[in-house]
Amino acid sequence: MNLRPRFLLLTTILIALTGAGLWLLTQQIALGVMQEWALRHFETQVKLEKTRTLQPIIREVTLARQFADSQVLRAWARAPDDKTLKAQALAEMENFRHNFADQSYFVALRESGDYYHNNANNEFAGAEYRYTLHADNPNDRWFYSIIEQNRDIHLNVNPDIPLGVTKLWIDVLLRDGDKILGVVGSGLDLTTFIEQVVSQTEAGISNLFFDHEGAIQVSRDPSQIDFASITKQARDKKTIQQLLSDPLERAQLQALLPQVMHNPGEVGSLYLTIDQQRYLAGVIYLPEIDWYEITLLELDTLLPLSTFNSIFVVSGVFLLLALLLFHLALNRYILNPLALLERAISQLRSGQHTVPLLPRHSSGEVGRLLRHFQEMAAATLLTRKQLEQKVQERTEALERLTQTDALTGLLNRRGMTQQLSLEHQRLQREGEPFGLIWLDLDHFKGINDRYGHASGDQALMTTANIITDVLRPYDHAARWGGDEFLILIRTDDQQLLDQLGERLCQAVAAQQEVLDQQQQPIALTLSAGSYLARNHDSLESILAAADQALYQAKRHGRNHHRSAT
Ligand SMILES: Nc1nc2c(ncn2[C@@H]2O[C@H](COP(=O)(O)OP(=O)(O)OP(=O)(O)O)[C@@H](O)[C@H]2O)c(=O)[nH]1
Repeated sequence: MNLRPRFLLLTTILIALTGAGLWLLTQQIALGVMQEWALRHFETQVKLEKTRTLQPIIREVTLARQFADSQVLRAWARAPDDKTLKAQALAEMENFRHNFADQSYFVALRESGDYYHNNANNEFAGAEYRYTLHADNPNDRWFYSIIEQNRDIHLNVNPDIPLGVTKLWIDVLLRDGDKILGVVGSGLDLTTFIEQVVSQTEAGISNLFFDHEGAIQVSRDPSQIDFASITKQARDKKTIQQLLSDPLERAQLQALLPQVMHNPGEVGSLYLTIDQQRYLAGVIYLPEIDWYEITLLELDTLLPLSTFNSIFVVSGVFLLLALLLFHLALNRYILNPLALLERAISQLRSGQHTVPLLPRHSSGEVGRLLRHFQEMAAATLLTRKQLEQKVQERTEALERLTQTDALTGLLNRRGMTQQLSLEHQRLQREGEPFGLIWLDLDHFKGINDRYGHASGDQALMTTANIITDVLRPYDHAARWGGDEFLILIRTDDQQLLDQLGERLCQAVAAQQEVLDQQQQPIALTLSAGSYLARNHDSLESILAAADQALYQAKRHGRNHHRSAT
C-alpha cells in the first residue's frame, strides 16, 4: 500500500479513536459532574425538606415521643385499674390532644388491649375508652406487630377513606425500662406533605420514602404505597426492592441502607433501573421518622446526550479540519516531493540525459534529500556521459583497427571492401563516379628471398607512404593483400587514373629508402592496372576489370600502368 492511503487510514483510525475517547471522556466527566451535582442536590433537598415539609411530621413525632415518655401515662399503664392514675392520665391525654396537629390521640395498653381515643371534634370526651384490641382480629394486627417488632417508633401510612385523606399514623412504644406497656400516638394528614414533597413537578426528579423493611410509605404513585404495612407479612409488602429488576442493584441498595442509617444526613448514591429507566439515586436516612428517602434522577431527562451535540459537532469539525490540514501538510512537505523524486528516479533509470528538475524550496530532511539526489543525479549523468564518450572513442578506435592494415597503416581488405561498397552505392544511386587502381609489387617474392622479410616489409611500408603522399585526402588506399594495393579515387576522368598509375610506378621505382645490408637502395618497381567504373557495373566486374588491367601490365613487362577499356 502506498504512503498516502496508509497515512489516510492511520489518521482516520487515530481520529476515530480520539473521537470515541473524547466522547467517552465527555460522558464520564458529565456523569461525574452530574453525580456530584446530584449529591449536593440531595443534601440540599433533604435539609430544605426537613425545615419546610418534614418539620410538621418531625414535630408530631417528637410530641408523640414526649407523649410516650409521660410519667403520668406510664404510671397508669403500670396500674390501669387505679382510678386516680387513670384520671390523671386522661387529663394528660387531653393535654397532648390539644398539642397534636391532628388534635387526636390514641393510647393502647398491652396487658388489657384497651384502646383509648379522642379526636379533633372532642367526640369521645368522657368516653375515651373505645374498645379492646384482640390479637386474633386482623384489624388489630398493627398493635401486636408494633410490639413484636420492638421498634421505639413506627410510622404507618393509611388512607382515611371517610375523610378522603392519606393519614400518617405515628406509633410510639410506651416503655417501662425494657418492658413494653403499650403503644401511644397520633394521626397526621399526609396529603399536604405528599403534595409538597413527593409530587413536585420538576421534570426528571422524583422521590420515595420507605421504611427499614423497604416498604414504600410515600410515593407520587399511590399504587406503589404499602398502606398499613405494619400489619402485613414481609412477602405481601410493596417494597423499593420490588421495583428493581436487577439483583445486583437490589444487593447494592441493601448494602447501602445500613451505611446511610449509621451516618444520618449523609447521602449514599447508586445507579438504579426502574421500569427500564436508568436513574441516579440518592438515599438518605431520616432518624426522626425512621424512614429512608430516595431521590431518583432521570439522567436521560436531566442530562440528555443532545446536550453534548454542540461539543461533538465542534470537536468533529475540528478533528476533520485537523485531518485536512494534516493531509495538506503531508502532501506538501512529504508526499508530493517524494512523488517528484520517484518520477525523477524513473526518468533517470529510463536513460534521460538531463538532471530532473526538483523543487528547490523544500526545507528540512525532505529538502536535503531532494538536493542530495539532484547532486547525485548530476554526478551520475556526468560520469555516464564521460563513460559513453570513452566507449564511443574506443569503439571507433577498434573499428578503425579492424579496418586498418597493421604494417602500412592503410585500410585493410575489410576496410576497403566497405568503402568500395559505399562508393558503388553512390555510383548507382547518385551517379557519383569513381575509379580503381590496382597495384602489385614486381617480383616481391624475390626481394623477400634475397634481402629478407624485414626488407620486404620495409618495401611494403615505403610503397604505402608513396601512395599516401600521392593521394588526396578524400581518396582511399588499402593494402589488398600480400604485395597488392588497391586505390579508390573519386573521379570520372580516366586520364587522371592513368597519370596517377604512372606517377606511382615512377615514384616507387625512384625510391631510395628500402636498403640492402650494404645500405644500398634496393630496386623496387610495381605494376598498376586501372578501371573507371561505369553506372551499371557490378562491384565484382569493376574489380575484375582493374585486376585484368594489372595482369596486362605484368604481362607486358611490369613497372608500368595499364588501364582497362
Ligand atoms: N615481407 C613480406 N612479404 C610478404 C608479405 N605478404 C606477402 N609477402 C610475400 O609476397 C610475395 C608475393 O609474391 P607474388 O605476388 O606471388 O609474386 P611476385 O614475386 O611479386 O611476382 P609478380 O607479382 O609476378 O611480380 C610472396 O612471396 C609472399 O610471401 C608481407 O607482409 N611481408
